[in-house]
Amino acid sequence: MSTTAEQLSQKKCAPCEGGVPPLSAQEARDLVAQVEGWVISDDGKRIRREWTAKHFKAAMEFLNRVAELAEEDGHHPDLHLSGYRHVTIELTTHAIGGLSENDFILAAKINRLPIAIRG
Ligand SMILES: C[C@H](O)[C@H](O)[C@H]1CNC2=NC(N)=NC(=O)C2=N1
Repeated sequence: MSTTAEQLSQKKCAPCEGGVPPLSAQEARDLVAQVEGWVISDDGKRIRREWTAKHFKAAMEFLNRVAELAEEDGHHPDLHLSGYRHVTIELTTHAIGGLSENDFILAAKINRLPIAIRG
């Protein structure tokens, strides 16, 4: 049985400096099903989720919380803010050029953060 979002969010990202293969497409599909709102990119190398925050400050507060999480876990997302309150987060494991469990661990933790969404 696949790791649940709850289990993912309890894990800590393992240091990754390469030398291991990315997850298979099937493994990635099983894990993405556990992290609500995230989708796998067409090339299968990253996952992405988008939010529209209530306003700029809410978007920035959310991004800062994500940055803290990333530093705590030593795994770093690509963060995008456009249209002043539209947040897109992409996760990939740069060291292996594809997805690792770290990406799903961080996605599960990001999903637990509060964000004031457009009402
Ligand atoms: C040792 C440490 O885990 C690595 O340098 C980390 C840092 N943060 C990282 N973040 C991401 N997204 N991919 C990486 O390969 C990566 N490598």
